[in-house]
Amino acid sequence: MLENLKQSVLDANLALPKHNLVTFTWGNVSGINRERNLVVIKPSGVSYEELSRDDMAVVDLEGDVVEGDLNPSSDTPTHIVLYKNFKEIGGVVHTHAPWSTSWAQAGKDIPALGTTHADYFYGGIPCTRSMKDIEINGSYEHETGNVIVETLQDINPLQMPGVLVNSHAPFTWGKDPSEAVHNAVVLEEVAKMALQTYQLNPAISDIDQALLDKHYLRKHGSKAYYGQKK
Ligand SMILES: O=C(CO)[C@@H](O)[C@H](O)COP(=O)(O)O
Repeated sequence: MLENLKQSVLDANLALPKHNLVTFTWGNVSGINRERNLVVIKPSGVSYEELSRDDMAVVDLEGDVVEGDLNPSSDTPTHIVLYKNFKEIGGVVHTHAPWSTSWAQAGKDIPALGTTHADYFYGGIPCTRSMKDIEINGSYEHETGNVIVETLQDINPLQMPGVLVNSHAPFTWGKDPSEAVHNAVVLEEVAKMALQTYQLNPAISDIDQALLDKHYLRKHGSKAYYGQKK
């Protein structure tokens, strides 16, 4: 069942270590079949070197396993909340990539300081509010997705395909697992560039809105896939 989606989710997961976005078993990638409302996701705690297509877990939108012998990722509830709320996405990535995770741990948005950022993210990449008021028992995983959705309540998720979870790490998404990984790589790069830019010039301002518009809309404005800003 869902062999093609399992293959694309496996390929996307294997791209994470290739791009130095994960260490050990950190992170995970999922994809969704919208016709069947089924999510294919990396199994929990399995090293990327050992991962195979048949290891993939298949869950429904309630999080119940419908296929696979291994437990789904511990972040599955977060992935599901994003699929339920961001109807046009087809892939979700979670990493602990060091530069973007540093901004998440600092509780700071990644500012749009240049055109590299502007080509992919239509503004500063938001960090969620602190999660400390959320009980740290089983509901934490379920609440993470809700806090992400709350953070993007006035932002089009197709124009902001990523977020920093406060004290935790980034999540990104896209039309499919491969694009979600692409956005995770870009997020990590612009996180690194932003911190280094501030080290070189602490007084630097965010990119002008006109330049942000030009670069973002030039790459995305013509695509039917990218909706209008809310
Ligand atoms: O964010 C976390 C842990 O803080 C997770 O992303 C782990 O890093 C990977 O968990 P599994 O997907 O293996 O359950």
